[in-house]
Amino acid sequence: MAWVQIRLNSTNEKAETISDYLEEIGSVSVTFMDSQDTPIFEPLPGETRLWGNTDVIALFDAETDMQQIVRLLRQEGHLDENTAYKIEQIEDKDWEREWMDNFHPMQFGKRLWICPSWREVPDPNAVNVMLDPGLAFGTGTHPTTALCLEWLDGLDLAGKTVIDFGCGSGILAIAALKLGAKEAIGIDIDPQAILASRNNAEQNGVADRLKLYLSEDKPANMKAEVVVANILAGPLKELYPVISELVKEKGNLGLSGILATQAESVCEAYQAKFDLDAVVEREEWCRITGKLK
Ligand SMILES: C[S@@+](CC[C@H](N)C(=O)[O-])C[C@H]1O[C@@H](n2cnc3c(N)ncnc32)[C@H](O)[C@@H]1O
Repeated sequence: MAWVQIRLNSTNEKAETISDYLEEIGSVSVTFMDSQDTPIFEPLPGETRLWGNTDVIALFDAETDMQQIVRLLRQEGHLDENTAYKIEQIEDKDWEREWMDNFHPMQFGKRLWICPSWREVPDPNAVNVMLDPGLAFGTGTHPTTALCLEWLDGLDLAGKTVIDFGCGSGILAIAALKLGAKEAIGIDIDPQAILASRNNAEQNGVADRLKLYLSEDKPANMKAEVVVANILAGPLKELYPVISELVKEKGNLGLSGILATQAESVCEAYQAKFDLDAVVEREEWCRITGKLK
């Protein structure tokens, strides 16, 4: 079967609404790509998106009158004269394969690789985390996840407990376990994240060393030598009393999900209790790390 595709440039705030509307008017599949043409796998219901510009790509049956689709998008205010869009005829393809072809093994730091489960690992002697992008955030394609993975790779985790606050797919907790941590604890507000983390941990053979909690069920007085939290700057500041209490004496803290422009305000919130390292930036994002004083 042949298809026709419309690709339009949008913003993180509008992408979801446009996607809903495209499905309403007959699109059989809507996907998002970021500015690097990397598929965005991680949307969570109601979550603020962490990326900047988003391209919305909608697939329609080849018989669809695409000029009518453009008219409807304009009528609804989803397309104006400043919005770039492109319509393309697409030959029959294995869509799933095409999507899978876009997700490649990625290296973080010296030892760590994140590999889609359907690909061969590039280095069997490396620390390989096998991951299938699911509904929960965290494949390593986002700069904030990458910054946290690189930080974990650089730590000596042997025998340590690691808390992954806002675990999403569980990628950071699982990477920590594979990098030598004794145990990891994943916490998230989203039940989907708990499920995804459990599945991914099982796939990586570390489920017996990963405890998972919904935020509301998190035990009191939990502490770890290493705490990593890749959520947004706002919640990181609000959660300062909670997150800082999770870190054991002289323990390490890694924070991301922070725009570079927000680094100063997050540092201000944490510097009373932590000796902070230099902020590391990647694209418009950054990572803040430090040690409990
Ligand atoms: C940006 S994702 C990070 C996922 C993964 N740790 C990574 O680095 O790719 C943020 C995650 O934090 C969770 N989250 C957001 N606010 C939270 C909160 N207040 N408490 C716990 N989890 C939260 C979201 O549900 C989401 O799964």
